[in-house]
Amino acid sequence: MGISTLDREGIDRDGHEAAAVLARARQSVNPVLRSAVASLPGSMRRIAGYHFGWLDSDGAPASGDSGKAIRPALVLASAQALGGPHAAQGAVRAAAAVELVHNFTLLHDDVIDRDPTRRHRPTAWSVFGSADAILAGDAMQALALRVLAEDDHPASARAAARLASCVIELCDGQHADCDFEHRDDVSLRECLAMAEAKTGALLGCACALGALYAQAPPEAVEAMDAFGRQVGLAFQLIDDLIGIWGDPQVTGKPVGADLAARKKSLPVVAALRSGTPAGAELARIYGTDEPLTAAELHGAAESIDRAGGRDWAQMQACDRMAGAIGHLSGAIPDGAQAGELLALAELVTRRSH
Ligand SMILES: CC(C)=CCC/C(C)=C/CC/C(C)=C/COP(=O)(O)OP(=O)(O)O
Repeated sequence: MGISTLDREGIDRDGHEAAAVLARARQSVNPVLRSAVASLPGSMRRIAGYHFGWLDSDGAPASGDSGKAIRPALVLASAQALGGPHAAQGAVRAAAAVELVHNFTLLHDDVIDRDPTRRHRPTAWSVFGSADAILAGDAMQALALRVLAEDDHPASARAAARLASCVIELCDGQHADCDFEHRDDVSLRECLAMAEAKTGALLGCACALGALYAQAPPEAVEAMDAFGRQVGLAFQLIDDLIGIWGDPQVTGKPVGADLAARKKSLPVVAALRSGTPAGAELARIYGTDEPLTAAELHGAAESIDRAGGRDWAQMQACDRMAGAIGHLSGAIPDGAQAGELLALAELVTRRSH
């Protein structure tokens, strides 16, 4: 199924279970997120509240899009699969910590990329300024570690160490992403490694934290990390496709922003490396210095498609998902326990936003 055939929620008719899993995760972590953000000084509380959609730009209560909650859902579903409902209930603070880290990276990423829109509204930096958006992101990262430090679960210290290592990997991935903008020799291998570090690491960490909170053996924790990383790579591949061909009404972001910034996303690098005339045309468009016109952006997207970058990314996402399921069956031999995780993984490849 192509990503364009989904409904507004990004859920196809088989995706109801994933929608319910996400909704439950949101409901579980929201009180922890809200109380963590409420503890911030006013200046940062306002920006974090705006970023989460709880406040409008004047600080009045709002009910905006807070995000899909995929990562906290992965924490809770992993804990549930390996340790049952009690383990999932005990992992709520870990799930909130992962969501705080995710949102810290979004705040910083928007500043770095100068993106004007996220979740259907102006980005925090464009409303409050870059310095305050960076500081609010820093505060959110600290909140994540405090939420874990204040948790009296026996796994919380190991979870905090793992999350801290993950943040370092995210920074390395983001560095590579920025660096690639200035290079024209980026290989597909490098690009996949960048995507695994920038995106896969946090989904892997989410699953590993769920396993830690379920007191699972070390091999199962690592298998869950590997599962989440592969799901994360598929997630990034689909994200790159949505960034080029998605519907801005659904994504809440302007379409073509990555192309306008000449980002070396996965379908772009696949096209540039294809050795086809369309790939050469894309290289010509990317090689110009001037801002790209709407016609050039359209031409770049067509070149990626003709050079095979779109099909390659879709096939890679399917391959990564198959790899993910292999890791999952290593960690959770009883398939009946893995239903929620499989539903979430499936949603990742079928989503439209
Ligand atoms: C250190 C640093 C700045 C790292 C940057 C890492 C980064 C922003 C990677 C991109 C990951 C990604 C596709 C986010 C969208 O998630 P989503 O679609 O789940 O977002 P949602 O919460 O809005 O649903």
